[in-house]
Amino acid sequence: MMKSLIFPSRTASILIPNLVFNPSKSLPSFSNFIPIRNPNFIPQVRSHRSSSSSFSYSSPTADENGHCYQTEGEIHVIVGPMFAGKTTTLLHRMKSESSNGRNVAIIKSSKDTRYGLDSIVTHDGEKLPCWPLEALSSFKERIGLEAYHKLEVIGIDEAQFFEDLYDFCIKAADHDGKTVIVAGLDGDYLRRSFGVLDIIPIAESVTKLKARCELCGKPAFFTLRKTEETERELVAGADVYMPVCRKHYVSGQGVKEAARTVLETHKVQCRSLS
Ligand SMILES: Nc1ncnc2c1ncn2[C@@H]1O[C@H](COP(=O)(O)OP(=O)(O)O)[C@@H](O)[C@H]1O
Ligand SMILES: Cc1cn([C@H]2C[C@H](O)[C@@H](COP(=O)(O)O)O2)c(=O)[nH]c1=O
Repeated sequence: MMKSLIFPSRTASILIPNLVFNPSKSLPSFSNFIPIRNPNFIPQVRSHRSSSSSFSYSSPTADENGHCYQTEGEIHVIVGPMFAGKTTTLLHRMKSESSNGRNVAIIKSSKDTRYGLDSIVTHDGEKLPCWPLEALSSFKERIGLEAYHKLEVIGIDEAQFFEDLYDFCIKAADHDGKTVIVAGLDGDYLRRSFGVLDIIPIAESVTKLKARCELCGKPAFFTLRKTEETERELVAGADVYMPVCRKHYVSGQGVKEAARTVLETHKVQCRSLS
């Protein structure tokens, strides 16, 4: 049974201090959603492994304020190009963790405004409520200390946009005993590291997903930007990006570069004529 999904409230239905629930219309697929009602709730000690994943967790420990937290955290990383199913995988893992009775919350970058701010949404339209944040460092304060201590699993989507990803993950897993599941792009449109790779040395598992090349249907590991914009961060979907295989990445970039050279030459010629 899904126990507790901690997420920001739209209608401010606060059931316990610092633990905000909104069991509202935004969770249509959660027929067995049960909010926490006991203000003294303490996460149970579990010794089993969840059936759908290899995540394990250990006994919680109480700090000097009586807060309970796990001693051993974990970090799991899901990477791949756009349209590879990163958000879908994260969403399914979070649902599964929640169904296994763990307290979960999802964070996404507030830079990604594509489908509204308060949900993570897959390219297929599946969604779950989330905390949209500019920086991960604000999470504890936003969710409240008590709720943070009760949290067992933290999902992070669009992780490439968080500059403090490494600091947050290492603290959450090493010190606070959280299981952190991180989904994001490993590479940008130029196939340069996009920040998520920084946390691989501190992760227990890394899953690289693939999409389908839009040009030939083969496995796609890269994201081609179809437009001429050159800034690294450019929030957009299929209008601007497509997943491609190596061959079509190289030819696609080649076409773009050739077009740019032609345009530049044309501009210079026009300027020298005027
Ligand atoms: N070229 C493609 N290859 C694979 N999936 C695609 C493609 N184009 C659209 N999709 C859809 O995108 C879904 C994955 O969406 P999502 O989980 O949001 O991916 P990501 O978070 O990696 O961008 C797939 O289930 C599929 O229906
Ligand atoms: C390649 C690339 C992507 N982005 C942006 C585009 C989207 O808003 C997100 C990725 O979303 P998804 O969930 O993986 O589909 O990142 C970018 O800003 N810069 C890039 O180079």
